[in-house]
Amino acid sequence: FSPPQRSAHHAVGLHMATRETAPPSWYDTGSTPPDPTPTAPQQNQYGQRDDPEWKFFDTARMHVSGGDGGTGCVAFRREKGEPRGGPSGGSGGRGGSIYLVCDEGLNTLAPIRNRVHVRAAKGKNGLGKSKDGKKGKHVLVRVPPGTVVRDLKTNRLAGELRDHGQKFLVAKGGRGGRGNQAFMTNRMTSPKLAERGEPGVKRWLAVELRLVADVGFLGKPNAGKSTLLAAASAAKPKIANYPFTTVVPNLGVCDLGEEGAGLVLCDIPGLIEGAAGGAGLGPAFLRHVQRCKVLLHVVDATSETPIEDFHTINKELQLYDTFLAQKKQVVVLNKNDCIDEERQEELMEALKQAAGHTRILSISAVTTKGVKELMGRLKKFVSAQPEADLPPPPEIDLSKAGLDYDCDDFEIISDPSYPGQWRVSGSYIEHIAQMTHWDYPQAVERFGRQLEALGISAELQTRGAEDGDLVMIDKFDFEFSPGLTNVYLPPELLEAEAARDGNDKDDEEEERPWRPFSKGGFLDEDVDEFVGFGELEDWEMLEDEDFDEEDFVYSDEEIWTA
Ligand SMILES: Nc1nc2c(ncn2[C@@H]2O[C@H](COP(=O)(O)OP(=O)(O)OP(=O)(O)O)[C@@H](O)[C@H]2O)c(=O)[nH]1
Ligand SMILES: [Mg+2]
Repeated sequence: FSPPQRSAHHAVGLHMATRETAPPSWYDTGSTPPDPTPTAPQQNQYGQRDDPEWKFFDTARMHVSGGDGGTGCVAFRREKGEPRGGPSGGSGGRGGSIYLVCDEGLNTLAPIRNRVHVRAAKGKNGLGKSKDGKKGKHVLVRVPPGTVVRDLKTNRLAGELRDHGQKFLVAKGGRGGRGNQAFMTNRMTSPKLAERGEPGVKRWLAVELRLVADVGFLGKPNAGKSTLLAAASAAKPKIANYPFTTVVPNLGVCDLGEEGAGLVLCDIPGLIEGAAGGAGLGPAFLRHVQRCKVLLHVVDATSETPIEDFHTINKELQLYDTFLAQKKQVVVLNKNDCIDEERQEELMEALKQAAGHTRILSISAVTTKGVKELMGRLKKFVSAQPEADLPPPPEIDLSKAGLDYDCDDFEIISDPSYPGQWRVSGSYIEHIAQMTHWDYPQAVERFGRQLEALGISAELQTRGAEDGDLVMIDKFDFEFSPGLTNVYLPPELLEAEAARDGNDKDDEEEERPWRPFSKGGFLDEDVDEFVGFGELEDWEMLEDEDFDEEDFVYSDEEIWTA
């Protein structure tokens, strides 16, 4: 894990997530659990030296849907004297997948927050003459280094993107359904079935960016820390004229011009005398500034005793944690709009004496006077600091992580008040049902065999299901036919099939009349049947070559001419 790069200039308010409970289970899934503190850091008396679970996160939610696969085609070669030659239905193209790609030019998740839904294109349907459908294009979503991805529903860790260019599959496109050509065997020489395309994976993702603040704010309550954060970034912390306004740390990314841009600022509750002993709100939050390279000490110029305040805070810091006390400080005299020149000069001089260095600026957070200059100088100062000597955060064991929890488990539910009705659920069997092309009797039979092979038929029988019971899988309903002795096929299907077969006998040489696919027609390139079927599917981009001005009217024109 390395801190995010600072080259993009996004203004963004961030919020913080804390984990106070035990580490998530993925930490202990490895055979050798990663040691969170490999360099055995010294701890202060509160054991708060560095708690890797207390971190700042920029978070976003995102819905990704991989493209569905195209549907396979049922077609037969037609040559002179051979009305129904071998099967020639091509397979559907696979749907496009969605990948996150690590881009070191980014440092926030703001672009994702602005675009919640990401969808990849479907694969096109297979065509006659053994033509496979076109594949859907993959979609890349850029995220900054340090981005951690979880499945929102299960909160399961999926992965982390660290290095520029890394690509991580988050929603796989569905595979294309096979055309009837693929079902040809020695025994079944003219298969009349095809598969529907596999649905693309659709899921909500929780995306987190682990942020390390560069600059931590310190100061007495009411000194104007939150006001300063608001002045320098797009964060909107609560600001009020009373102490302890801030009760949780606020994080912001500086968005002031070129100089300070990208600087990550952390505003914590104010400290008071006795803080190291637990007084006030501040001490619990001091750990949040552990990883900051620089502390910004905000002194309230309107206080009766500004210099004493300054000493008090530093004393508490020393008592709380010497490590924090050693951190480089920059001091600002805030609220200079409320004091006269003379007092300002006097205080600045006194602060220089007290601090023993000259990194002191006089500003007004309310009028933003001096804020831009402060941020510019802070950024230079921060980049001149060495990397903080802190234990690295725990490694995430990615070998145990994954978004896919494929298994062929199923569950059978029945309600005694509805005898003879069974619901079978399970991702795999639902998947199979979605890919079954119910228009074809042979496909229905195949589904029956799959139920058998998965042990679902047997289980239903054990549970007392009888011939003719209603079985529901996903959105599909069937009659139960145990042992496949009596596969239930709806009469309409058989009729349609018979009609197709009957037709074939008559139309030897002449053109078969066009029948839409849904009415039992076959896709056949010769008679342009695929037009309106395989082309211009929903969500497809319209390609230039498909654009014929004659066929289109602009919606705004229509309004005026109608
Ligand atoms: N006149 C003047 N008022 C300021 C300035 N900066 C902050 N204030 C006021 O001081 C009060 C406290 O500001 P906050 O930003 O909430 O102070 P804080 O340090 O975050 O306080 P806690 O969260 O309680 O620790 C508010 O009423 C601000 O409007 C300034 O530069 N000039
Ligand atoms: Mg505050």
